[in-house]
Amino acid sequence: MQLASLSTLNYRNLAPGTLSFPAGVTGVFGENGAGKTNLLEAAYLALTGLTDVTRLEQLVQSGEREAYVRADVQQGGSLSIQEVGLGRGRRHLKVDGVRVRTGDLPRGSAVWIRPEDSELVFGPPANRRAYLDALLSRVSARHAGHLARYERTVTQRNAALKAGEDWSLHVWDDVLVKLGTEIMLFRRRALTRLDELAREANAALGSRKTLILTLSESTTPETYAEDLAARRSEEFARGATVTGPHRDDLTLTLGEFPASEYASRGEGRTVALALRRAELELLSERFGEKPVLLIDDFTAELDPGRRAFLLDLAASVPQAIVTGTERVPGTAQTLRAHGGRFTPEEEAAPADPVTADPVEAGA
Ligand SMILES: Nc1ncnc2c1ncn2[C@@H]1O[C@H](COP(=O)(O)OP(=O)(O)OP(=O)(O)O)[C@@H](O)[C@H]1O
Repeated sequence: MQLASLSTLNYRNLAPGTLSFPAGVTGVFGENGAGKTNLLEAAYLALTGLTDVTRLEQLVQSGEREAYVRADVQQGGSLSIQEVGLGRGRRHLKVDGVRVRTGDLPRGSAVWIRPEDSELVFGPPANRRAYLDALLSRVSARHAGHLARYERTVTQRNAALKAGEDWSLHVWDDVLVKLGTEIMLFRRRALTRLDELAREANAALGSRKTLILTLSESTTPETYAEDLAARRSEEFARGATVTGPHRDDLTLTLGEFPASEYASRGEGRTVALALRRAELELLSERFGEKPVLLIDDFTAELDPGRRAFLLDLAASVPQAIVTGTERVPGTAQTLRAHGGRFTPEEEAAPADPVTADPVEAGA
């Protein structure tokens, strides 16, 4: 999978235009607010159709009504064109001119590593559940379908609970148990591999503590129907479905303790990076090729070991785009970001061994 070029129009602060990306690492450096994150966000959206922004109009340049991003994607010798049009609350996707849904874009096409990934570790359980759901939805379209239907069912069932509609609950319960059971079983199967990959990555990052990923389930596939029935009066009182996979947590145990409560900031950052490398590996295994790797602000990573890990990871995949406030070492292409524009730069010339050191040069 390779992003041959990215075009944007009216996307956040990015100047309209097209950027080409070679194989290898593209380094993008520039001052704060130059548009580096926006570039990666646009690339991720065009490659995957995904964005974590709930209000799509935030992505549209202020003063404009619509935005557009396009990725020319090279995959196994053929080129395809992926387009995303954005308007007020709307997102239109096309592949080679044909309208598609998000799940129809190549699901293993990109992984995005960001400084705010620490929130996967220290944020609320919903963050870890969202990481797991998003990743597993990319691994399996069937699972994505089950999740979407399950969430709709929870919403409808909650409305019935709030309205005190005792008579309609058995209909929702049947659907909930069927979908919830599928979701729990798939999560359990996928987690076996994800746990191994995250553990390996955490060790590769130099952590001396073992990382273990487990599901903290509010119910089980075997007992879901009974557990629902047992909590019926509580559910009516709260007007909400209180048990099921929408309440489960992905627990990250580092050494002996839950990372979310006990890990140091640095340990948490290492765990977050391990989760992202595990995501990269799981998608590579599933789709038989490495995703495009997008690393936002490697300069925010102050620890030399983790910074080297990020740069090594970028060098290990066929294509990566790495941003920072300093030049990225070892790149195939360097772009300087300024005011939403990206200008190709010559690689910094290697220092002249004779004149580089003024003491030596003057001697
Ligand atoms: N919808 C929008 N319309 C216009 N400008 C926007 C929009 N959304 C964000 N911006 C601007 O984009 C700029 C931020 O760009 P971005 O986050 O990509 O910077 P950056 O180069 O990654 O900076 P840093 O190094 O601080 O992370 C901000 O100045 C912000 O005001």
